[in-house]
This record gives sequence, C-alpha cells and structure tokens, in this order.
Amino acid sequence: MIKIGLLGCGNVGHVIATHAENIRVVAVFDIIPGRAEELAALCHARPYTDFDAFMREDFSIVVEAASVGAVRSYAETVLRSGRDIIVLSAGALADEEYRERLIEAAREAGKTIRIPSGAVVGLDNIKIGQVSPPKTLLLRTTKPPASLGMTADTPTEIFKGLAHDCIKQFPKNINVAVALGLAAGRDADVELWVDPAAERNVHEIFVEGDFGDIYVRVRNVPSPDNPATSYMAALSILTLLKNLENPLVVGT
Ligand SMILES: NC(=O)C1=CN([C@@H]2O[C@H](COP(=O)(O)OP(=O)(O)OC[C@H]3O[C@@H](n4cnc5c(N)ncnc54)[C@H](O)[C@@H]3O)[C@@H](O)[C@H]2O)C=CC1
Ligand SMILES: O=C([O-])CC(=O)C(=O)O
Repeated sequence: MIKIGLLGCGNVGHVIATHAENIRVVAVFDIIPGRAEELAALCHARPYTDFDAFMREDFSIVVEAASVGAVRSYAETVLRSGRDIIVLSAGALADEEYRERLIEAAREAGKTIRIPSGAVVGLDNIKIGQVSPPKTLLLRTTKPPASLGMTADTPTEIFKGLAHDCIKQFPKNINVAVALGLAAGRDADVELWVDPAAERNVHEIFVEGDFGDIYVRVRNVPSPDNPATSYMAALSILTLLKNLENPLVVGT
C-alpha cells in the first residue's frame, strides 16, 4: 500500500482521497483549515495547515492538487526530503529557471516529478516532439465564461500567445498547455476562448511534424465542485496512482 501526502483539499483532492484503491492517504495539507479537517475526516488521515508538520508524516509520495503557487512553494522541499511528487498544477514548471532547479533537486535526491495527463489525452506520443520537433503545436481551449469568473455574450478569444505567458494570466485554467509543451519539448501556442454556449471544457490539440499531423479534441465534463477543472484531471491522477508500481507500462 503506497502512503501518500495530499497537498490540496479542494475538488481534485476530494476525488483522490475518497476514490483511490491502492493507496493510503496518511496526511492532508491545505491553507484553509476547514478543508484539511473535513477531508482528513473523510479519508481517515491527519489534517495539516503547517507544511513542516505535514512533512514529518510518513509518506513516500506527495500528490499536489492545489495551485501553481503551492508547487513553487513546496515541491523542491518535497523532493529534497526524499519523496516523489505528482504535480497537477504543471503551470509551475513553465518558468525554465525554476523547472531546471526542480529537476536538479529531483536528480540529486534520486526522486521523480510526475506530470499526469490531467485534462487532456495524447501526451504519450506527443513526446515524439523531443526527438522530431513539431512545426505546429497548438492548444485551443474553450470554456464556459463562468469557469473563468467572467461573462460573455458571444464566443470570445481572451488569450492568444505562448503557454508560458498564458499560465501567468490564467493559472487555474491552462495547466494543460504547459504539460503539453513539457511533453513535446517546446512551448505550446495557445488560444483560450470563452463561449457562453459551451457546456464542457474543450481542449483541441493541433500538431504537425515530420510524422504527419494530429488533431485531438477532448470534450470534458466540468467538475461539479470547480467548473474550471475537468473531472478527467482527477481521474488521471487516480489512474497514475493505480499504475505506479505496475511492471507493465503502456504508452510512450
Ligand atoms: N494539469 C491539468 O490538466 C489540470 C490542472 N489543474 C490544476 O489542479 C489544481 C487543483 O484543482 P482543483 O482541485 O480543481 O482546485 P480547487 O481550487 O478546488 O482546490 C485547490 C485546493 O488547494 C488549496 N491550496 C491552494 N494553494 C495552496 C497553497 N499554496 N498551500 C496549501 N493549499 C493550497 C486551496 O485552498 C484548495 O482547497 C489547480 O491548480 C488546477 O488549476 C486542474 C485541472 C487540470
Ligand atoms: O481542467 C481543465 O480542463 C484544464 C485546467 O483547468 C487546467 O489545465 O488548469
């Protein structure tokens, strides 16, 4: 049984703590005390709002489902303490200097940073970009305006540019774009749209390269507790945890 420390007791944290089969959540951490206490009671873990105290618990892996800021604050300490980390708020790794520092910390500690596929599919073979760089790498994301805390009467493009800039403006909505770029080996182009007619979080991925071309469209059901986050993101972490010690590895 893998013992985990859960960083973030919100929407995804709830799904992980209440649905994981092969893991035991021993400790949960959140800046909001009520959230940590409520989730700890649900999964028979110990609640923490003090990070140092959380880190004194006995777990081998931290699952981050909190925020880009939380990754920046805590991920290096997690790795240097000899634990692996799963990072859902992948946008934290958009900054090259920080990313290299984190990777170096993992290397020195002999530990691993895992980025789950989250709210998209296809990150497996988009990694071919690391050996054959793509000519085109574009993510077009369309969400209901309310999930970005805004209103719009018509479909509106609210960002066009590179993922590492987009994540600075929308840290709760476009982590997928940074994960896509990390897989493909280059910063992704991003178009972020809000559409009042959209009922789902739609991610369209366009790739062109020497291999040919790819078009992927994911039409995600928003999480009931946080419509900005697709339910698939929580399922993605559960699946990663389920396969963590599996000797059969499928996909690139
Ligand atoms: N890579 C991907 O494909 C996806 C990434 N995400 C990201 O995953 C993360 C979790 O998503 P949700 O559970 O829906 O968010 P949420 O907002 O429902 O829950 C986040 C929880 O983390 C806590 N938190 C935030 N910053 C913290 C900090 N510095 N220290 C301690 N606790 C902190 C909050 O108080 C909250 O309880 C978000 O950053 C979201 O943007 C979400 C969907 C897809
Ligand atoms: O859940 C989604 O559809 C994508 C998302 O919020 C993110 O990448 O931060």
